[in-house]
Amino acid sequence: MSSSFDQTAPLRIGTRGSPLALAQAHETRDRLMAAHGLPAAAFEIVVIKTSGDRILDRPLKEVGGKGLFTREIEEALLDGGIDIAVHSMKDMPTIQPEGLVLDCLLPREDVRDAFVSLEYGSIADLPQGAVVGSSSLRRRAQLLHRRPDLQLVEFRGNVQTRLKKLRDGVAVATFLAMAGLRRLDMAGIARSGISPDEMLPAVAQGAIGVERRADDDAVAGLLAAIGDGPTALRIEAERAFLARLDGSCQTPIAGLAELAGDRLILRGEILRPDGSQAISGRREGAFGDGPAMGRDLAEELLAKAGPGFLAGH
Ligand SMILES: NCc1[nH]cc(CCC(=O)O)c1CC(=O)O
Repeated sequence: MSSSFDQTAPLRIGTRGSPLALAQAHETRDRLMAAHGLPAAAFEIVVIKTSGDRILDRPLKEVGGKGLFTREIEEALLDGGIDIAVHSMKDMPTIQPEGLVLDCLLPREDVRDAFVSLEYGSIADLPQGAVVGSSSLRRRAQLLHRRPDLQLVEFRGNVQTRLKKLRDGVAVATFLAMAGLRRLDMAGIARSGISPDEMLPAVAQGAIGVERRADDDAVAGLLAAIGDGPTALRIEAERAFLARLDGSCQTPIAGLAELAGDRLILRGEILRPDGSQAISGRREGAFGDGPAMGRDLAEELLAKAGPGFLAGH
């Protein structure tokens, strides 16, 4: 057994410093405290600035891949500067660096996207040609697929910044993950939750993952008590789907796995960024079939799409 956690020093929880990241780190700490009867003093929350946090002026898709928000945190984990790292699974690459494991999933929050607007109640209420703010390739493509008349503008920043942009009239509506709003105790700003039938969420939306060193058996034992089995099955299927699509920031991809009785149901969708085409599919299987279902569904969509679709040609 190899561990830097010896129960005499606090367990160091690495996280980004955004309000949502901090809420997720606190949720992880609270669950560990409850599961093991530990006091808050047994934990230390260590805020780590990532390259993604430094880049605020450009759309993320111009800057580069998903690792932007995780690289520095994973380096700290490998270096032993922290003992666990808490992440939004939606932002995580499908492959972890050698020596790290990301298999502890907390019980999933609401998976839906939230429709946020000061004037309108839902997408259907938006007038012809309305301006909507979103920097998410997936949300932009899904919206344009359904409503080609709408205009999209880039929208980044935290919830307060986005609300100010709505008040300033930069756009009349925007989208946020319902999970993030709930974790920030701000679900009240959502005018409606958008059904996954209408807007299939991002792979792993609403899921928090806790990463650790592969050889840290003491930490693995601690985390085993807070991992949620059903969430892990769902995320495994969704991320297998994403991995097979080689999901890059350039490709709008949506995927959602749900459990119904003893069945695992996976839905997936890929779109052209301008919304001119959407290809979707569904797989159903036993709980253990998630990874195979994810790969199969991705292959089906790729075959339907034909060469060039994912490259945007
Ligand atoms: N890409 C940013 C990001 N990563 C995770 C969340 C929200 C929480 C979640 O989806 O789990 C968000 C913001 C958003 O999409 O509104």
